[in-house]
Amino acid sequence: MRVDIVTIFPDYLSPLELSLVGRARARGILDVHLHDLRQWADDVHRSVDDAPYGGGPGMVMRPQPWWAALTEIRALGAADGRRPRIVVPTPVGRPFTQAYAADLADVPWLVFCCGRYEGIDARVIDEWADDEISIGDYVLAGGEVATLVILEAVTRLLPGVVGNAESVTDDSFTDGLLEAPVYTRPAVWGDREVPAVLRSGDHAAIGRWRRAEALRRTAQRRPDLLARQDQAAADDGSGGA
Ligand SMILES: Nc1cc(-c2ccc3ccn(Cc4ccc(CN5CCCCC5)cc4)c3c2)n[nH]1
Repeated sequence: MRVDIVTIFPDYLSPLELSLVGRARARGILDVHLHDLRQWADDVHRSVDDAPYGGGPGMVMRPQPWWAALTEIRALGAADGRRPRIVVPTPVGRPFTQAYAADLADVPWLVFCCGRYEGIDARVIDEWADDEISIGDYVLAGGEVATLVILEAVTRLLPGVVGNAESVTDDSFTDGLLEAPVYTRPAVWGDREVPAVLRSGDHAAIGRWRRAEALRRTAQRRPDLLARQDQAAADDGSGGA
């Protein structure tokens, strides 16, 4: 997978050299290219923002640098007929979910546009954005952190990135429920003991316990996910969750 990221703060993306994404890059699974938007700004001051039409707080990112940047980046794939899927993180986007991550993990070339200020001129979004994605109902200061979040969730789904493939298939949210609690040694820590069933070796009982815990936890913390489960079950005629 090739990933291009356009930002006025390239250093904000340095975590992509570390850990899971860093290893995926070192192994050639991911090919990441950072671009400083300012290199495309057409004025001597390299300005990327201007006052919003209609008034309002803050500044808006000008269309010219984005248009030039995206035109040049898109042209990189023209020779072999490849077109990038252009992703714009934004508070007003579609919610990012595990299913969305799985969808993006199948895309060979992603381009992330990291906005700042109060956002990017709408004409750029209208013309270029294939996906406008929100990572949650809160307002960040720009798109860089959202890009890191999206890229981490997508990268861990790429074949060969996570050692134990099973740990990404039975993720939370993959079966629609939150995961059961996890434990490791020692069996007793202070006055807390690992649930005996997990040390019983009875895999059927362990499976039942984990399912029960996942249902209990989901009902407690995310009843909305249960409602979705029940609706899905109703739709395909099987019993409830
Ligand atoms: N999930 C999520 C993604 C982001 C995100 C992503 C990208 C950018 C680019 C800039 N910001 C900061 C920002 C954006 C919007 C406003 C609202 N403002 C109100 C008045 C009229 C104009 C718009 C305020 C500040 C970003 C924020 N935050 N949260």
